[in-house]
Amino acid sequence: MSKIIVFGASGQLGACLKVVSEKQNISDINFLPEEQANILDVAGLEAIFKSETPAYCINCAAYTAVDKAEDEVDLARRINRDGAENLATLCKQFNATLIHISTDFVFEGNLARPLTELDEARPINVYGLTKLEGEHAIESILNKYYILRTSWLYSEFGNNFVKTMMRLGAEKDELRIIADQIGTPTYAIDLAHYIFHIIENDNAQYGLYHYSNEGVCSWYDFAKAIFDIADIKVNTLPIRGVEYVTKAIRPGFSVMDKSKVKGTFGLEIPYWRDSLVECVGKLKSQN
Ligand SMILES: NC(=O)C1=CN([C@@H]2O[C@H](COP(=O)(O)OP(=O)(O)OC[C@H]3O[C@@H](n4cnc5c(N)ncnc54)[C@H](OP(=O)(O)O)[C@@H]3O)[C@@H](O)[C@H]2O)C=CC1
Ligand SMILES: Cc1cn([C@H]2C[C@H](O)[C@@H](COP(=O)(O)OP(=O)(O)O[C@H]3O[C@@H](C)C(=O)[C@@H](O)[C@H]3O)O2)c(=O)[nH]c1=O
Repeated sequence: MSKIIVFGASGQLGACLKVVSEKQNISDINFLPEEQANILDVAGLEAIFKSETPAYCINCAAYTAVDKAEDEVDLARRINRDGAENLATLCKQFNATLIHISTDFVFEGNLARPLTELDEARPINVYGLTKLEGEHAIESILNKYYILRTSWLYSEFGNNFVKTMMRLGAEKDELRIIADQIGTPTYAIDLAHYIFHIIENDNAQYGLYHYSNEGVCSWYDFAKAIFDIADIKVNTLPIRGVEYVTKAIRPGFSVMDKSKVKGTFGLEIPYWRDSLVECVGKLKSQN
C-alpha cells in the first residue's frame, strides 16, 4: 500500500485505523495526532507534506461536540471547514488523494427513506452545517477525494453512545432514551476496514459516498441492544426527542442509502447488531 498519513490520529476513528492497520500489516502509514499536525497550521502541514509526500491523507480530525458547537460556532467552523480546506489545498499541491469523513447530521432528517448522495443536505445544527461546509470546500478545490459520510460511530475508543450507555446503565436504575430519532450505528472498526479497502481498490471513482453499518434503529433500540448484549439490567423508557432537551437539534431520520459505495467498492457491510456484539465483547473483556 502506498504511503498514508492519518490526521486527527488520537480520536476514535484514528485509533481504529491504527488497530486495523496493525492487524493488516500495513506499514507505510503515519499516524499524526493534533500535537504533531494541527490541521489549522498551514505552514506546519506544508512541511509535513514536503517531507512525507503521501499518496493518501485520511482526515479524522474534526470538532465533534454536537451540543457545544452551538456555542462555539467559530471554532467548529475553523476545524470542520477551514481544516478540511487546508488539507484539500495541500493534497492538490502534492497530488495526494484525500479521504475525508463527514456525517449523517448534514441532513435535516424529515424524509422517511434511506438518503442518497444526491439528496439535498440541509443541516439543522452547527456541527452538521460546518461539516457540510467542509465537504463543499473539498469539492471546490480537489478532484482526487473520497468523502465518506457515516453515522452514529462507536467503538472501544474515545467517547461514544455505547460507552456512555454502559456507564449510565451500571450507575442508574432508569434511563430515558429517544425513540423517534432513527439512524444506523456504525462500528468505527468496520469503517476503518472499509477505508483501507477503498485505498487498496482505488479505481479513481472519486466523490461523495455514504457508509454506515447495515440496518436501521432508534437510539432507544440501540440502547436496548447494548443492555441486552452487555447483560446490564436497567429500566429503559422510550421517549420523544422533544422530551429530552439538548442545545443542538438532531435529525429525526438519517438512515443512509449505501448502494453507491457497495456498487463501487463491493465488500460486504456488517449488520449493526453483529458489530455491536463484537464491540461490547471487547469492552467487557477490558473490565
Ligand atoms: N463520532 C461520531 O459519532 C461520528 C463522527 N463522524 C465524523 O467522523 C470523523 C471521526 O470522528 P471521531 O473519531 O469519532 O471523532 P473524535 O472527536 O474522537 O476525534 C477527532 C479528533 O480530531 C482532533 N482534532 C480536533 N481539532 C484538531 C486540529 N485542529 N488538528 C488536528 N486534530 C484535531 C481531536 O483532538 P482533541 O480530542 O484533542 O480535540 C480528536 O482527536 C469526524 O470527521 C467526525 O465528524 C461522522 C459521523 C458520526
Ligand atoms: C445520554 C442520553 C442520550 N440520549 C440521546 C441524545 C441524542 O439524541 C442521542 C445520541 O446522543 P449522543 O450525544 O451520544 O450522540 P451525538 O453526539 O448526538 O451523536 C452524533 O455525533 C456526531 C459527531 C455525529 O456525526 C452523528 O452521526 C452522531 O453520532 O441519544 C437519550 O435519549 N438519553 C440519554 O440518556
